[in-house]
Amino acid sequence: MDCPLEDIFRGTVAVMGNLDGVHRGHQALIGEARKMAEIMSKPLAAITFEPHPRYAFRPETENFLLTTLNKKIELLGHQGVETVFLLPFNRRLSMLDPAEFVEDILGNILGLSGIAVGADFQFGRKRSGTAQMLDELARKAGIEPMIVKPVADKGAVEKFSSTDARDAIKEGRPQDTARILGRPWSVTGIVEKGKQLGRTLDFPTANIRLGDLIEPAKGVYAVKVNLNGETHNGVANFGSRPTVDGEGVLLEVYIFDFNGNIYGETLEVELHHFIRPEQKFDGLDALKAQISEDSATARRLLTQ
Ligand SMILES: Cc1cc2nc3c(=O)[nH]c(=O)nc-3n(C[C@H](O)[C@H](O)[C@H](O)COP(=O)(O)O)c2cc1C
Ligand SMILES: Nc1ncnc2c1ncn2[C@@H]1O[C@H](COP(=O)(O)OP(=O)(O)O)[C@@H](O)[C@H]1O
Repeated sequence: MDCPLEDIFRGTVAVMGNLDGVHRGHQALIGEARKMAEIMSKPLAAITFEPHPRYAFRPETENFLLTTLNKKIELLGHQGVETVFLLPFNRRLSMLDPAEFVEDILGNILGLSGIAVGADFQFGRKRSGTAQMLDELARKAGIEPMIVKPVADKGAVEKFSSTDARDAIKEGRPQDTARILGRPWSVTGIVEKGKQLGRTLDFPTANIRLGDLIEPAKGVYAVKVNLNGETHNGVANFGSRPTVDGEGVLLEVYIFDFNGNIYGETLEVELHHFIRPEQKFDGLDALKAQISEDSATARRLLTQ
């Protein structure tokens, strides 16, 4: 579509929220916004906040993010979002009152044509702005509002929620997380060098760090690995490797039927099934025997 540069940024229909995880509830919301954008013949945008407001208010809080910013932007792109407006969530933004936020930011600066939010969206100083207020304020500012009710799984009462997806990750229930997200939860990272012990166990493991992401339950998972556009099956341990006195926590992946030097490469690891909790073994032989068994279990689970 050929249009003046300004029109790419002004006049969009935007979905607004933290959108962490871009889960099935968010996807439904974006779907509604997409329909509105189509009807109005406007580009679809997303407005999100960085850092996540929860980090801004309580910087000491433990990591809880389901998606990094990069992953969120990639997933929004898959949903048809053409432009992402990233609002710096700083003191100034958090102190705006709801009317200022809608008039100045959504109206004057972004020049939105439409705005879609979930019914539980709160905004502005002390979260005093509700979806209902947004509806009224947006109309006044000449922006078409849409408040979308939360959606639930077929037959379920509970709506899709980031909190439930996080609890499932922390408790080692990756399939429950995947049901909420509509895809397996994954971690993307650059392969780092470790103690180079893995190869001596005959199980070389590519190591990646979680960064700001939420920590899954410590233990062993059947995983799928995306590397340079190819998908491989594998088995991974997330934890502190007590058997070898590991330092800090790492996600370590043994990729099946693969041999290659991938230090420095980007790896995406999808958690599919939880196999067992991490343990401290009496020596490397016992650990090696267990990894061998874990690999067989993972192969079976991934080909079912
Ligand atoms: C499938 C799998 C399961 C593992 N389970 C455990 C475990 O239960 N306890 C543990 O201390 N380390 C476990 N490890 C981690 C190993 O200790 C680690 O891969 C090995 O020390 C190699 O470390 P390196 O990558 O620093 O060379 C596991 C690794 C894999 C691949
Ligand atoms: N099948 C495989 N799965 C994972 N990594 C592999 C595999 N084959 C070779 N490698 C390479 O071996 C490295 C891991 O070997 P390892 O001895 O565990 O060393 P490190 O402690 O540095 O992770 C990986 O980063 C990768 O470059």
